[in-house]
Amino acid sequence: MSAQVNDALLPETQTARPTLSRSATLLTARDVLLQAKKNTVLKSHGRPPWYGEDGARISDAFVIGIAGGSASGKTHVARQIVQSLGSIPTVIILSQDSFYKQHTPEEIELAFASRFDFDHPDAIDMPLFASCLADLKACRQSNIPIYSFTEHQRLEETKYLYGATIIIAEGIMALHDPALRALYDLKIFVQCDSDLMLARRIRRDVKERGRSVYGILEQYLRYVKPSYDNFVLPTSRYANIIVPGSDNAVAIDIISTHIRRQLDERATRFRQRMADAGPLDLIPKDRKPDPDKEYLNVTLLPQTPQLKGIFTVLRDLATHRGEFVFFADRLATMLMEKATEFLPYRPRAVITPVEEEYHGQELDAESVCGVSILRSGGPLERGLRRVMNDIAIGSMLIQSDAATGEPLLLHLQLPVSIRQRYLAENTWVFLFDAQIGTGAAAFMAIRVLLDHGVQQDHIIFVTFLVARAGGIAVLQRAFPRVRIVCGAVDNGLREMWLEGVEEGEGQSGTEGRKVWVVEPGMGHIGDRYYL
Ligand SMILES: Nc1ncnc2c1ncn2[C@@H]1O[C@H](COP(=O)(O)OP(=O)(O)O)[C@@H](O)[C@H]1O
Ligand SMILES: O=c1ccn([C@@H]2O[C@H](COP(=O)(O)O)[C@@H](O)[C@H]2O)c(=O)[nH]1
Repeated sequence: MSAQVNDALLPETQTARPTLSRSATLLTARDVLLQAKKNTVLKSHGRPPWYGEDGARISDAFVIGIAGGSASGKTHVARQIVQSLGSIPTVIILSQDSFYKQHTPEEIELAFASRFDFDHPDAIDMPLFASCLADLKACRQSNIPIYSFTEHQRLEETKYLYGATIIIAEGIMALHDPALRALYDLKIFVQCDSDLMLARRIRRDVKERGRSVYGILEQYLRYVKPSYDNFVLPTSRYANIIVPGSDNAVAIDIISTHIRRQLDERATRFRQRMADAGPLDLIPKDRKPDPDKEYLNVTLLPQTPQLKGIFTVLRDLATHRGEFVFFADRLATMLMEKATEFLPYRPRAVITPVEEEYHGQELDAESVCGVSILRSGGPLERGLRRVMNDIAIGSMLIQSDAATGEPLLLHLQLPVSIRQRYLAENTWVFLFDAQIGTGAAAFMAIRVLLDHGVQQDHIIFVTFLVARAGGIAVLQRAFPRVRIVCGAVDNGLREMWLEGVEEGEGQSGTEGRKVWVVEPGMGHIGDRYYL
């Protein structure tokens, strides 16, 4: 069987190959600042839950609008805020530059002769800017345009953005449009002397945008200065805070304190509440799901002696790695065979080699892909590859915060058929994790897919093991149409403290952390499979 859309994983801008990082990149605030390019999701310690136990979003991203004249220091202020936030959650600095309209060859010719007005509000595609910002604020993905200052043109590629807790939208007209202003939680205007702005612009545009001093002055006198006086400066009246264009450390400090306070108010204790949810009669003790119960959307593999034999090997502490991998792969294939039964099929007639008509079935899905929750979801990928060839598989790195045990989204690498909303709406996704304990990672992964527009009943969660006592009940209540296919249901879930490992020769240390283990369970499946 093969997926109907041969859908490759593409990178953030959809032209070059991605590198699939399997480990979290933990950045310091200084690294983040150095990498604080515009239109990139800047991560440090990851994104905590942005939803409640009912699965609904509890908070939008916090959006800041920064306006000011060209070269007043808007980008600089945005980067200083990012740095000042310290151990920041995920941030995007979204630049209005990306939303310059598509230009005709005649307009580009005028632009090269410094005779095109880029400083009029009409030069910017405000509705597109507002709709991309609204998507990001509402925790949905956005594929924003890419603009080339050297070519004065919007490029063919788009840039995929998703998952920021803070969005900083900056641009000369960032406070001009009422639809944009309505999206901001905080409005900033950077006020700077015109002579300083002109000096900075000459220095920057010669160095970074390939311009001549003569051309810069022509454009400045004809368009930039009049537009500043007529359109940009008047928008300062909408600002909550006016920040000076130089020597602005105190203002930045006040702004970041305000943002930090806003984010603290939104903090949750999500995983603990999932762990404490207690068992629900979701899967009856005799492990025979009652088909009459509407909330029950868990499919358990038939508990045959053969399956129990596989689980006995996998649960056995004495099983060595080679054997563990062999049986985990076998179980993954069995689970995937079961999971593919939930895809839609339609009738298909074929002619057999003896020239008889055979009325069979074929897959009736526009697109199918897999997504693993790293690292433990990895072993299930092999099962998927065995039953569907040529299928795109993405990944999500979700790890718990060492101190709080909260799930944190650290990295995303999704197939194209999910990155684009219009495709995601018709895509079926197999989501993989080795086990569902507290259910917090599964919850976050499902929320990410729903944010992208994947339909709940197009998500099939495949897992070796589910803990009856964990968050499965909360998960099913929040997302009743997500199907869960599993090999076994264990009764216990125990909270424990995992001691850290001290740094040794040639080996980096790890911090101690709070974890929840499924009992009797199979141990840490990712470690047993990969180490
Ligand atoms: N507070 C500041 N102190 C010193 N240099 C600054 C400051 N703000 C901006 N600059 C410099 O001015 C130039 C333009 O700043 P930038 O932030 O790119 O402006 P904008 O985004 O408003 O066009 C850059 O070279 C930047 O380094
Ligand atoms: O193709 C283009 C597009 C824009 N400009 C000038 O850029 C500034 C806005 O960018 P800042 O980073 O805020 O300075 C605007 O004043 C336009 O004149 C351009 O020269 N060419």
